[in-house]
Amino acid sequence: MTAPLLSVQNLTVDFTTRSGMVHVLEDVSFNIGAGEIIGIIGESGSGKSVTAYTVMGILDPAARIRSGRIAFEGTDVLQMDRRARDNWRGKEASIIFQNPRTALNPIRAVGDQIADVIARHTPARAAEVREQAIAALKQVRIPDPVRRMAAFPFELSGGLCQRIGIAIALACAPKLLIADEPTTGLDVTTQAVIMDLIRALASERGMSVALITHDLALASEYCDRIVIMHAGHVVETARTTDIITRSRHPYTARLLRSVPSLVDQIDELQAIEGLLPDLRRADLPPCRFAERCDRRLPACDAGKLEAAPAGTGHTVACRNPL
Ligand SMILES: Nc1ncnc2c1ncn2[C@@H]1O[C@H](COP(=O)(O)OP(=O)(O)OP(=O)(O)O)[C@@H](O)[C@H]1O
Repeated sequence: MTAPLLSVQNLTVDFTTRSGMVHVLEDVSFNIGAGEIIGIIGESGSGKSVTAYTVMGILDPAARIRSGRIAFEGTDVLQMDRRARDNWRGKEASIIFQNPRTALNPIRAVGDQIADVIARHTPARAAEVREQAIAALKQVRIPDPVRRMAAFPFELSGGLCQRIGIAIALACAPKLLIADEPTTGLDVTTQAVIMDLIRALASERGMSVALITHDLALASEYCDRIVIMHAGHVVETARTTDIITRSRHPYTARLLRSVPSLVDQIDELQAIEGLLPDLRRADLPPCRFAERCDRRLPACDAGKLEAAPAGTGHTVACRNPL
């Protein structure tokens, strides 16, 4: 088996807040292979964005990385000095954000925003930088790219702004793209256009993608593998077909039952009951899903919970799996 492009191992992250310590991520582990598209799925508050920001090195200053390793092509990015990490970000790994309009600088022409990234990471001269920025706009299929170079974000639709976000992220041909809810807030047709574009660019460049979303239906359409997160834990990881057809974790099964396009009959559709536990609690149980789970056993509360193999490329962190 070839080494993964990105390997996140036992990542534990807390936040210090005025109301106490928030235990956001605990022992989060997953891999992304070269050219692979993975989905990181979970309800709001499950720690998807904090995971992404930790990988990118853009965490809020209130965060503390307690332990873990993030290896990119074998090098632990958490051990890089600030300059090396700044060079790595944007060149080797990039991120696009949920709200393209707020992610862009509102008072700078979009062409200049793309050019800034190219100038930061390559030795190209000004004229070459402009040519590369136009090429980046063409690559994300922006009509009339030379004219669009001078446009400001407010002059563009949400879909076009997200394409600009993708052009900025991909300007230096990174090996990894993290797409954090890239289609939230866009209409359904534009969502499909953006996701098709990300998939096509990933395939053209052999680029890996981590798609962060709460939308399991979207992930099942675009991802090779899926990582399910609940309250800062990775609870199940498997190939997409295995998640959809033979999920083992009760939380994954609940997520599947809450997606209209993934249930056979409409009367099987169910909302996910209960709330995520308060992550400020000092007595968080080993399984953070236990208090919402109808398969809970006394063993669920005993000792640290580890992910166990559940088939080829399939792991589950549950003492009473399906
Ligand atoms: N700066 C911060 N200070 C304190 N807690 C934080 C901070 N940022 C995030 N958190 C907490 O971390 C937890 C995970 O948040 P995160 O944004 O990663 O969730 P998410 O799964 O990405 O949700 P969403 O889909 O809503 O973006 C939440 O409980 C959140 O309140």
